[in-house]
Amino acid sequence: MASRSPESAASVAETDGSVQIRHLEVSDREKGFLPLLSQLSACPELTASEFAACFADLAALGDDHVILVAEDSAASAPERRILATGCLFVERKFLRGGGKVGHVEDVVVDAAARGRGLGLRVVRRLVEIAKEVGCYKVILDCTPELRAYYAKCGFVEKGVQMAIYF
Ligand SMILES: CC(=O)SCCNC(=O)CCNC(=O)[C@H](O)C(C)(C)COP(=O)(O)OP(=O)(O)OC[C@H]1O[C@@H](n2cnc3c(N)ncnc32)[C@H](O)[C@@H]1OP(=O)(O)O
Repeated sequence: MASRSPESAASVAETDGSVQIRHLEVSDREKGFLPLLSQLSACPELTASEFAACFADLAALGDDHVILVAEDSAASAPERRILATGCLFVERKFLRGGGKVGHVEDVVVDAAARGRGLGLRVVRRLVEIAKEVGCYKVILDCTPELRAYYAKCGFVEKGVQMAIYF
């Protein structure tokens, strides 16, 4: 399973108050990571081995695929839960001399922990990482209701989102 070097641009964890923002770990399956994601979209449970296989596939992408989580680090170890998450996918291009574009995806804060600034912290950290790894821009898709939230995170509206779902 791939691991990140301490020098990795995307390796820095930060703790502010009772919540630590850090990289997803394979043990986060036991801390409610999948039920948290299911507050965003369909996310059926995975067995521990299915989760580990998926984790390994994504970890192999290194700094090109970063999943951050916010953990309630003030709780005693067995009680710790994942309160928020967000993902940065780095797309590599021929354009702009081999440029990189960051895509922010799968941002969700547990319903009971919303309104405490966690969403802002996770997205701002993802944006910092995008800059650190050399992206020339970072983009995301969201519903019109989330315009104000992402504006608070520093994003400006640009273009039109289009999709084909399978
Ligand atoms: C690219 C994607 O993944 S899009 C999918 C986004 N995720 C979802 O829609 C899942 C359901 N929603 C959530 O998980 C959360 O409500 C989130 C992620 C949208 C916001 O997380 P929170 O932790 O509650 O937001 P946070 O407390 O950091 O708010 C930051 C600022 O944005 C504002 N804000 C938060 N949510 C909203 C909203 N829905 N509409 C308008 N403003 C908002 C807050 O008022 C706050 O402003 P302030 O600093 O002036 O007080």
